[in-house]
Amino acid sequence: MKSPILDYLNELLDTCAPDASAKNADYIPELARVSPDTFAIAFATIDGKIYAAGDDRFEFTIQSISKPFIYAMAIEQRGLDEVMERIGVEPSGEAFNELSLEAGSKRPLNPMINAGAITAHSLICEPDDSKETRVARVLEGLSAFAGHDLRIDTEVAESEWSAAHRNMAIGHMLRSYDILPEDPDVIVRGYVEQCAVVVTTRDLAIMATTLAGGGLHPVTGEQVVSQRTARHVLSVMLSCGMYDAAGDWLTAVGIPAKSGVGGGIIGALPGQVGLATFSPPLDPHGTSARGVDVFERLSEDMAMHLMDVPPPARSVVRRSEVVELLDGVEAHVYDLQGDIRFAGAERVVRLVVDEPPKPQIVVFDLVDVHALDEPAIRMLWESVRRLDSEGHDVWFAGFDDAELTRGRLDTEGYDVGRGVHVGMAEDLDDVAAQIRQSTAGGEVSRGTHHP
Ligand SMILES: NC(=O)CC[C@H](N)C(=O)O
Repeated sequence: MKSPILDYLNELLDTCAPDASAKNADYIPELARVSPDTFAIAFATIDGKIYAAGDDRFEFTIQSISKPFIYAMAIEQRGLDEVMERIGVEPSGEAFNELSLEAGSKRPLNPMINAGAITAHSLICEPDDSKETRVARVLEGLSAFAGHDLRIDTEVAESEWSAAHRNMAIGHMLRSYDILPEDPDVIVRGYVEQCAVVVTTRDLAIMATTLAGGGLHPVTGEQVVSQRTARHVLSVMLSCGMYDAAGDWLTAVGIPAKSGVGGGIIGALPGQVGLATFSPPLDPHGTSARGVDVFERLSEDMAMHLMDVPPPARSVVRRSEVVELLDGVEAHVYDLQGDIRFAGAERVVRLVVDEPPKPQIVVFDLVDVHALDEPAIRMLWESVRRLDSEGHDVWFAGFDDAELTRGRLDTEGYDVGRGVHVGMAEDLDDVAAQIRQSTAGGEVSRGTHHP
């Protein structure tokens, strides 16, 4: 059966018409030669499924879409503090190739404009590394995001280099303020090669998904950059990725994104999907005109705008009541459900505080909880600690089944609970069975788990 999602993508290709006023970039002569009718859409889910339509295997140069990835590499290598000394995170409201620096600090305003991107490029290698070493490093890094070996289109690189006056001016400006300690010619040359890395729309979708998934590659399973780094990069893409159209993009589309003058655009929706489009004719901001159209429609049709308020979820607390676990043995059961984050955990904490349980035994039934993030676990443990100190016997039913903070935290690794006795059971029946057994064996009915 053909997926309805593919039909939808094909429909987008049909309905997003070319914009007659948009033209291929021509300041890099080779880019003017790419067929303006080439058009593709692709997206990949964080579990690695790719949907693509149109010319999705057509190869083109990545251009500025390389910037967030190289910036991520710089942060991983140097640490955020060192990178922040050289590159700011403020939207510039200016064109991508503006010769500008932040007043006072004299840093480039952000890593998405050329001044910041050239600086980020310098940070992924040592100051005296050769151009060859830099290019190898760029290819290694971008290939890890793509999940296979990428290459450089040397004709496009030569073509840009032959007319790279503006970027050279930016390089020398950076050198004069010691933002670049290196020879600016070598750095700008390396940056030009970085922009000429060849990708397809499918590659870009996968690369975007790696950022959307917190740095975890959806296909290779490699943690390419840390979750923290991915979050930082996505934030900068959201505020600065679209240069002087960042505000329009943020309000109309609301997806962290980056465009390139080759005609590509990526969007990364945290925790959901990575998206990519390709169509070479550009709008006045240097962004693919048809690509913007596609993203606006996608965001609207699929409610992908980050500021869309999700529909109200069912209450986290399914029931809170006293049940008879065994003959004559009562327990207060908090039956919880769904994905619990801060606001959901607050409901649980509030309930425990406002209506303190009366029976000695208290059970948090987590069988229907799919995920608890770290703050939610911390808040839950804190309630448990207080109940414990007030003399309650606290049990967790189904704790191990809940996918804790997306599987990255386990009870053993969690130390807020240390010193607190919590009974661990599979479900409510198991709590009852364990209590029956320990009473029969003459032991205390108190839980035995000691995290
Ligand atoms: N916005 C872009 O894609 C610009 C990249 C291009 N290589 C340049 O530096 O001019």
